[in-house]
Amino acid sequence: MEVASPSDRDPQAGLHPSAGSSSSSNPISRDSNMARKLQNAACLTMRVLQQITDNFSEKRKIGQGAYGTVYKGVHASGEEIAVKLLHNNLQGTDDEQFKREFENLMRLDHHNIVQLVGYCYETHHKPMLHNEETIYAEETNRVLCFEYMRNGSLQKHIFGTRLLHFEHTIRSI
Ligand SMILES: Nc1ncnc2c1ncn2[C@@H]1O[C@H](COP(=O)(O)OP(=O)(O)OP(=O)(O)O)[C@@H](O)[C@H]1O
Repeated sequence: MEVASPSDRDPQAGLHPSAGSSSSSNPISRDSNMARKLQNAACLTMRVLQQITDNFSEKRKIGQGAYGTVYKGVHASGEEIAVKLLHNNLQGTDDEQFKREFENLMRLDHHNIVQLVGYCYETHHKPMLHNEETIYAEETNRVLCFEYMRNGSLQKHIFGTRLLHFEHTIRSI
């Protein structure tokens, strides 16, 4: 599967979402906007993601979605990001899901929509015994990294402890 080429930025130094620019209805400028965002999205290694999430520890877990588990990552610089580790189910389906979510996030450009700041797509081969022979099982890690939202999800505010009036909810969106 092809994803963005790695940025040569030092991932340890932290991430910054690309400067906001409004989407245009012009398909050429939309394409160049997406190309710029693809270049700005940092390619992070699993090693770095493990370091900044305390090895995806339970205490860093901030949420659970249909496609993955979200952890709080803290860079050496103190910058915080949300790290969504996608579930591993079926190779083809997982790749499709990753690609669709990645591309949709790259296309979206709105101040109320959380920005994708980085990603990881890494495949390893793990040696294991099968019928007394060593085989190398393939394991792929797919991760999407977002700006960290300190106040949690909108869902939490709507259905959580605070019950908002309908009008207020619509205004929040
Ligand atoms: N950028 C973020 N900053 C802070 N918390 C987040 C962030 N993204 C997700 N979370 C937390 O993780 C939870 C799960 O998010 P996730 O995106 O995986 O699931 P979802 O919103 O249910 O969408 P889906 O499962 O359809 O992808 C959210 O409800 C929220 O509490």
